Amino acid sequence: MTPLIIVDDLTKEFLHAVKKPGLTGSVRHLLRPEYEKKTAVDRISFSIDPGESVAYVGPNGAGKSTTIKMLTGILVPTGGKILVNGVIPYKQRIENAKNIGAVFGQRTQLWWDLPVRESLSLLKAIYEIPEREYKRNLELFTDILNLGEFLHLPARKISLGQRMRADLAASLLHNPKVLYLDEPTIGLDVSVKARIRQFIKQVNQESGTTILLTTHDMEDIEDICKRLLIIDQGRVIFDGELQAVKDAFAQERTIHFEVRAPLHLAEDALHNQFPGAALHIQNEGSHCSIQFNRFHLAAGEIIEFMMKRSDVVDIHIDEPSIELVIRQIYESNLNNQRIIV
Ligand SMILES: Nc1ncnc2c1ncn2[C@@H]1O[C@H](COP(=O)(O)OP(=O)(O)OP(=O)(O)O)[C@@H](O)[C@H]1O
Repeated sequence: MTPLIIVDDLTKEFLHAVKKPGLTGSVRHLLRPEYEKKTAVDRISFSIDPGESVAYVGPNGAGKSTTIKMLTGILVPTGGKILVNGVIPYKQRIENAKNIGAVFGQRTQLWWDLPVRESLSLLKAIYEIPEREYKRNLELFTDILNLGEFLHLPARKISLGQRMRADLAASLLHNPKVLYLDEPTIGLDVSVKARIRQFIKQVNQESGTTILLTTHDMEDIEDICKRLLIIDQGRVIFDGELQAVKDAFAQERTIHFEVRAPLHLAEDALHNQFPGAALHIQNEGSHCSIQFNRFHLAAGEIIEFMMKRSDVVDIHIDEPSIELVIRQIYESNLNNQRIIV
């Protein structure tokens, strides 16, 4: 399969003015300005196939937004290559715009004083969307995203959650191949977040739209993405499938049992049953938690062991959170090496 997005040795440097404090500093800067170079994106390479859903994450200032801006054609790279659907974004901006949709949580592409419906119809004209396609998409998005209640209102009068839903519709009206999302659920309440995530997943699965998502919200990643790309200090430090990442970095699982009568399960009995497996037991009244390494032992074996010894009322298995996984990856990146799983 030919990748839809190819990023090769991509670099972006910014020049920062360096000015000493006070009036003397200002005058000196006027006469002989000095600049310092800041490498925001540092020779990163990755490729994304059509239909993938990729989380692009990293700590504040890692270079995520700068990358997205280069992919959308807003910024010109200092070095390296980008191809999106065979187009160089910053050189062929109009061609690129036809292939992509973008939603920035902090900004809107809607016209502030126009009713949302008018903004959408302006986008129809800009993207030259055929009438039938426009009508079909508008009806579909109105239905799924519940736009009907505010289509007649100007963008400045709608809530943040309504604005995000309208922005999502606006970014997808022309059926782009790629959707870039930069913090699409920032500041939204739980129910709007859920609706937006569900919609993005649907767009990815049913229309095959490729998703590149930047977020600090771990639930966005868990819900929407299958692949994780982590950058730190402008460099890709991790690239892998979400499940493979969890397997590599979070091998511990915990099973919680609720039993009818208080249980005093001796750690020794478990260790004898499963010699060599790293196990940790915590007993508290009628609750018992057993932590184990899923590569040493299957959850079923522990459950069977417990069922034979006690009257189990309820069982719950803790999955490792993606937040924990990402924290571990940041911590293991001490030498700024790319981690491959
Ligand atoms: N226009 C600019 N001029 C100068 N420096 C910039 C500019 N834009 C970004 N930077 C710098 O580049 C680095 C990367 O910034 P970027 O916004 O890409 O990070 P980010 O990963 O998106 O961070 P966040 O999660 O906080 O949004 C930062 O050190 C930032 O200060």
